[in-house]
Amino acid sequence: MTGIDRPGIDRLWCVVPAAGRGARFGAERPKQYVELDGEPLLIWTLRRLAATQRIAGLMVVLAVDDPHWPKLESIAGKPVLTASGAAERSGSVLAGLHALPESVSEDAFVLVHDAARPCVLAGDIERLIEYGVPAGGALLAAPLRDTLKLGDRAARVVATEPREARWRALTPQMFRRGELTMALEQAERDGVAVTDEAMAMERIGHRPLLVEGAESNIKVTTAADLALAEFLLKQG
Ligand SMILES: Nc1ccn([C@@H]2O[C@H](COP(=O)(O)OP(=O)(O)OP(=O)(O)O)[C@@H](O)[C@H]2O)c(=O)n1
Ligand SMILES: C[C@](O)(CO)[C@H](O)COP(=O)(O)O
Repeated sequence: MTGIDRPGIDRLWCVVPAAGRGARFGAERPKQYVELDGEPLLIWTLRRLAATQRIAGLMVVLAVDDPHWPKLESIAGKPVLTASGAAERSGSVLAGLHALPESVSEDAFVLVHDAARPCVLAGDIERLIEYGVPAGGALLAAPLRDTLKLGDRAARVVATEPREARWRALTPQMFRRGELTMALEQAERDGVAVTDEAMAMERIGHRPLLVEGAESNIKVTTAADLALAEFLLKQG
């Protein structure tokens, strides 16, 4: 029996922030609705998540008046709910946390996963839950593989930085619903822009566990990333 098969670890809801504009991608519609092999990017992401046994349901956070959302109520037998997002990703995540069903207690762990990461592996999500629950919260992350340079405004190297112990934050990230809500609200009150859930938790004294995830869990940010995502999705 593996850790994740242990009774007592419930299935988790996943908040999927999908309210961004995709400015860096530069398409005529938000990048989560750009088609990849005939289906919007967002649908690929939701399918991957829904296929993960430990995921109970999906809370998709959409831009206000999103005209593209296909009004799904379920996917692969998992309920799909929606909420309206905010100007920043952190505000969209917060809106999703507030809109979760009442059955998701404050103590329950929830996942947060970018709509823009369609290639996440079910196995990585399972490991995140397996190691993250006993650790009190965790995120998928990839250790830095390249040599790291500090540059100046003219793109001249100022220094070569140590790469040991440096990780790139991925998603999903997993924390207790109540704690994460509190952490994101605190960051908002303090006027601090947090770029991921872990950063909000770190600010209130948590030390989230880094769980190594696949490098293939890319975030589709620019148009060039889309072809890579398509290739990776075809690998299964
Ligand atoms: N106000 C926002 C901004 C972002 N996101 C979501 O957060 C994820 C990661 O954000 P990013 O890749 O930066 O997406 P965009 O904000 O859309 O991209 P850009 O910064 O290029 O506009 C995406 O799934 C995006 O839809 C969101 O829900 N609400
Ligand atoms: C949460 C995230 O995907 C971790 O890498 C990332 O920070 C979100 O992207 P953004 O460009 O900062 O919105």
